[in-house]
Amino acid sequence: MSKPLIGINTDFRSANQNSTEFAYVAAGYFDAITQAGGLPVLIPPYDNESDLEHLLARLDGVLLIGGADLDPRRDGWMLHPTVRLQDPRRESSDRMLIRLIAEHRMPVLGIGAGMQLINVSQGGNLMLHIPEDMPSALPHLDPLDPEHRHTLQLASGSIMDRVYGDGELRVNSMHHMAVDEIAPGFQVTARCPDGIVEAIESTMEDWFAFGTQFHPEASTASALDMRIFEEFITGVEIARGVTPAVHNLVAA
Ligand SMILES: N[C@@H](CCC(=O)NCCCC(=O)O)C(=O)O
Repeated sequence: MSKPLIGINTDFRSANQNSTEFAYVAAGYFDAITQAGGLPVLIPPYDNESDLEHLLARLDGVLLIGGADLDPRRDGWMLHPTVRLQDPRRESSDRMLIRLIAEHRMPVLGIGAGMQLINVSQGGNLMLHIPEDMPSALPHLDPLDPEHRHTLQLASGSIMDRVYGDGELRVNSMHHMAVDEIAPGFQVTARCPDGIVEAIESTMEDWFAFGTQFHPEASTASALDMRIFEEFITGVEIARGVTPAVHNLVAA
C-alpha cells in the first residue's frame, strides 16, 4: 500500500508595496509528515468548495498548521485589542476546509491555531487573551524567548499519554489564545499545570481527530515530539484500513 497523502494547509500574506501575495508554510510541518511516513501535499487557500472537496477525496488525512489569530467575530465574539488576525483569505479557506474534513470524518491533526480551529468549528470556544481570561496562568508566549517552554499534565489512555508516558514533559509554547470550552465529541488530553488546555482528542469512534497547542514540528521541539506525527500517520493508516485498529487486533 502506498504511503498516505497528507494535506497541509498554508499560511497566506496579501500583496504589499514591496511584495506580491504569497502562500507559505514552515518546513517543519511537511518535514515531520515525511519523516513519519506520509507524503505531504500543500493546500493553498481555496474559495471553491467543490474544488476543495474533490482535492480532499484524493487525500488520506489533513494537518492544520498554526499561525496568527482566528477572527473571534466569525464565531460571534467581539474583537479583542490583542488579536493579531490571520489573513482573511487563509481563514475563510481554513474554515471551509475544517467543515469538509468534519463532514467526511477525515483524519486530522491540528497544531496551534489549527487545534483552535478544530475546537471552534465543532462548537467549542477560545479564551481570546490568556493573561486577561486567566490572570493566574503561567506565561504561554514570550516574544523575547522563542525557546519558552512549560510542563504538561496528561490524561491517561490518551494519544498524548501513549506518546509521552510518565515523567516530566516540557513543551514549547507560543500562544496567547487557548481552548476554553471543549467542543462536543472531544476531550481535553493535556493541560499546563495552570489549567490551560494543551491537547484535545476526538472521543468519536468514526473520527480520528486530535490537536496540540504546542508545536511538535518547530525547531524548538524535542525528539519525542516526532511521535505525535507517527501517531497521526498510524491513525490515518487505520482509517484507510491499511493497519488494523488495535481493537480489531484484540477481536481477532
Ligand atoms: N495565534 C494563536 C495560535 C498560536 C499559534 O499557532 N502559534 C504559532 C506561531 C508560529 C506560526 O506562525 O506557526 C494564539 O496565539 O493562540
